[in-house]
Amino acid sequence: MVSIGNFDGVHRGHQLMILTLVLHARTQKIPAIVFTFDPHPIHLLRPEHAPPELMTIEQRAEVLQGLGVDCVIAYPTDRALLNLTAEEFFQQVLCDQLQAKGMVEGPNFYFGKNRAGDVTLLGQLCDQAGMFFKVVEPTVCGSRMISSSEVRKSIQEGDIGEATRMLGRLYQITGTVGHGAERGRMLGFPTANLTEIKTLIPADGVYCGVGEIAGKQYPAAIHIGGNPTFQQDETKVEVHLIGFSEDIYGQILQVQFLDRLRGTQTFADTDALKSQLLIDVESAKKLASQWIDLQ
Ligand SMILES: Cc1cc2nc3c(=O)[nH]c(=O)nc-3n(C[C@H](O)[C@H](O)[C@H](O)COP(=O)(O)O)c2cc1C
Ligand SMILES: Nc1ncnc2c1ncn2[C@@H]1O[C@H](COP(=O)(O)OP(=O)(O)O)[C@@H](O)[C@H]1O
Repeated sequence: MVSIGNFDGVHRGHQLMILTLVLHARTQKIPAIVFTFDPHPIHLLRPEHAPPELMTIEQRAEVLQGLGVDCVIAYPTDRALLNLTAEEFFQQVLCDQLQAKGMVEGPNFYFGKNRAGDVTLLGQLCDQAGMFFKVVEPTVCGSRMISSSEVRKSIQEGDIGEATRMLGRLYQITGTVGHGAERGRMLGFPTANLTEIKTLIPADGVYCGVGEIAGKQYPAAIHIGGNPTFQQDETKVEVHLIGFSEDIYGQILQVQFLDRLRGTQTFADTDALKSQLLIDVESAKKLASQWIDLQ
């Protein structure tokens, strides 16, 4: 049983589709297979329009497997694949290579050259080939239809609550701890500066969340943006881990976002910034400790 798609974020709409895929695969005693593209075809067709992703391919595969998927195929997208007509794609990839017995898709699935194939055509092709076919209805969140682009929009607006509701889990980013101005420690709040972040960075501002390093979780106060108080414009992602005091330069740090507390401000002096940081850290500690205790 096969589902094809990008599955960026593996949001609640994707999750319903995957659970349907797994259910039908188990019923028919065949493997549940996700066929995804790496990179997303947009990187070849219109790279200037490629949005930052919500997840790396590795993270996507891990979450999909957690939902019961037996095999995730990350197809190294190339021109030859993108040039196949919808009928050729169906025959060559689904029938010949994957030997699919059935398909589960969402209503907005398009395939083949110029996205010419839709679910109506896919249904006909499956019928002709004697294959099972199911379209899963989209999932809504309030009045919004859940999609990867809606999740991206919420994160870019700093609306972490809405993103969490659509994802069905906390949004997270991962990076390597790099060097900064070594000012954080002078303020009494050392901040690990995340570099090499491969996924979408939320809107500028101050957040509370959970930092995970070497498999251990800590409440975290996170600042995304410049340091206008010190006349520095360059955007940084800075993570203060609460109740932690180790040198972690060069290590991998993962951050999950719980809520946005405020926007970045320009403070009159260092003392004013420090007073606000105390308040931020207290709020972050309260919220994130509760979250960690619930896990
Ligand atoms: C929770 C938190 C909130 C912050 N808010 C602001 C802010 O509103 N304005 C600002 O100029 N800097 C803010 N900062 C950034 C500090 O100025 C920054 O951490 C400090 O300059 C240390 O930089 P460094 O890591 O390069 O040493 C904040 C940092 C944290 C941890
Ligand atoms: N509680 C903590 N949260 C984050 N980093 C910490 C913490 N305690 C110690 N560190 C270490 O201190 C560094 C951050 O200190 P900071 O003075 O802000 O330096 P930099 O400007 O180089 O980031 C981190 O990279 C990490 O190695």
